[in-house]
Amino acid sequence: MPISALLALEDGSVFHGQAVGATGDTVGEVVFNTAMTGYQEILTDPSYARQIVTLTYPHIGNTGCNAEDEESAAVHTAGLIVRDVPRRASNWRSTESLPDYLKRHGIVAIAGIDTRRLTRILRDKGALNGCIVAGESIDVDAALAKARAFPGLNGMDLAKVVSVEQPYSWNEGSYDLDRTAFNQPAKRFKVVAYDYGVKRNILRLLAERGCEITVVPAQTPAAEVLAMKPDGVFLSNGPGDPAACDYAIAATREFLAAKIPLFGICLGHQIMGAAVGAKTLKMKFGHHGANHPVKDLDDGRVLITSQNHGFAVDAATLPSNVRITHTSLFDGSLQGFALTDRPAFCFQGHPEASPGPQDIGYLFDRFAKLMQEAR
Ligand SMILES: NC(=O)CC[C@H](N)C(=O)O
Repeated sequence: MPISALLALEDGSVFHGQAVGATGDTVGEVVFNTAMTGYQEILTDPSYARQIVTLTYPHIGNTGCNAEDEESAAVHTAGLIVRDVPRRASNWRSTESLPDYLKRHGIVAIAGIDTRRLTRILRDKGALNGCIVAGESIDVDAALAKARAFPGLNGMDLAKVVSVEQPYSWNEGSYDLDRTAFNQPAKRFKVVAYDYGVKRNILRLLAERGCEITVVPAQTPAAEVLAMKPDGVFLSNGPGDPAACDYAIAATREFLAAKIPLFGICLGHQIMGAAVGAKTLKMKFGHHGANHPVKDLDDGRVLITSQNHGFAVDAATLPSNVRITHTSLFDGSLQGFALTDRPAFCFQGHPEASPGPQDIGYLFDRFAKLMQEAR
């Protein structure tokens, strides 16, 4: 007999399904992701802390899980919602089924619900707080109360929660499928990467461009980083509300003043926005997927990108020394900017993909070029 599970949303919506992960309950902001592949990368992306993810693609788990596709050392999503998990996983790299993986990580997950209905609710009303309960006896009213008691992500500083405790070095490049091993590229630049919840593929793509990386905790003071005399500083992706990361905004102002090459992705982009004086805002249901068209305003190209954000920098509040480089073709929102008087730029989406297309991977080359020019 399958174990039953329930999803309750703060608006009173209730969905009955089956447990496909750990038993127990979990709360968080429910968001939908439209990527057709990459559930393991999504589960381990620290930017999803305190978020319950529903995947709109109906069959999740087909290719199982493996040790190489982890984007961090833990599962960070608060829970998972899917339409259907296949009875058998099949892939030459698979070492574990998705339900076994979820159980091993203690992640509560529900399958067998109408994820199209759920996604329409989230599109109409915006991201909603929710609760998944999985187990033998389920109290619907208690689940609704838990969903409504979740405070929401506004004002929540989670970067320092998911960050590392101690600095560490990272030198590993991309995974080579033919050799079934990670590359060990030669080093040209010293880079300090702030870990606000960094995804491993960002570090891998920096390493591929010759970066010898020191990853530092989110609250490391700028002076400590500048004393390491890096060629460039990287600001990572991460969970929560960028406006709450006052320490990161303050450090970024110091890096801008020092005119050191600076590159930010997602939360790092939002922090750079806040550091130059722009406002950040909460979006209705955000961007979470692997098929989002973005326009590069420098050359007019349209790139298909990976996205995962619920906050955004308000382009109308950017100062005059900012040049907008990228915009979303879904809703016109800001996707990237560069400073006109500093070697600094950033991107809202995910040039590292994992999962998703690699159209915009050239931004890593741009960072390497900035560091080369600064020498
Ligand atoms: N992927 C990220 O870095 C997300 C940034 C931020 N937490 C947001 O939701 O907008």
